[in-house]
Amino acid sequence: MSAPALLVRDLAFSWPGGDGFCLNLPLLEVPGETSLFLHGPSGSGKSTLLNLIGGVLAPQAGHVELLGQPFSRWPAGRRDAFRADHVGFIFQQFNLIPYLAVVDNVLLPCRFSARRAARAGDPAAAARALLERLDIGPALHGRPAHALSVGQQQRVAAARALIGRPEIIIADEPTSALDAARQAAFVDLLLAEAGANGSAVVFVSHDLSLATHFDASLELAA
Ligand SMILES: Nc1ncnc2c1ncn2[C@@H]1O[C@H](COP(=O)(O)OP(=O)(O)OP(=O)(O)O)[C@@H](O)[C@H]1O
Repeated sequence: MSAPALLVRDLAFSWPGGDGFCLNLPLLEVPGETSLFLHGPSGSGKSTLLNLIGGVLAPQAGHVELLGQPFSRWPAGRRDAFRADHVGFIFQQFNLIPYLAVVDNVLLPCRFSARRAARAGDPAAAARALLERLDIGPALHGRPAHALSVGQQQRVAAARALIGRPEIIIADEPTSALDAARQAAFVDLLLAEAGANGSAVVFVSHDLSLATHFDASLELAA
């Protein structure tokens, strides 16, 4: 059996000089090609956990394995390289480069990772095909990202996370600016594309109505 996409064991993290908050997670396993919905009240540690999973933060105890690798035990530079190759991020504010064309925003991960570029085949063609499947037509591909609507920018951010078929997609509340019908439609599109790529998905949202779209869910307590 192949290693899970994500395995968290006996994790403990508190912010240095923080307000006493401590995140404790004895076990979390996300098998490859499955989706996890992560929710919990404001301040329960969702963003902190995503930063630990993505290797932006390192735990004080326990560990995070990605694809069977002892990711959280590696030095930051090695984590950065592994993340670029194997993890696609969708941020809450999307973090698109505003004056860069839509298609060039989608291509960014292929510039930071030779593996992602190789897996994309012809990266420019892959970016355009992905955008079209996410309902961003060719007329928008050359526009600067800032000239798109919030919903369109969100789908561009999803295309950027998906290009080069990373094994893990991490999404931090990317739907909060949308109405309920659009949120659900976005989640379905994202999960369909991730499923076709064989990617696991970890998705954070306050909106519990989205939980039914995912294979499993986890609530972080306040
Ligand atoms: N950079 C930081 N420095 C110190 N403490 C922090 C930092 N970021 C978050 N915290 C603290 O960690 C705890 C968890 O915050 P976190 O942002 O992970 O929660 P969250 O569940 O994502 O919240 P929200 O739903 O409001 O985004 C809070 O008590 C917060 O004050």
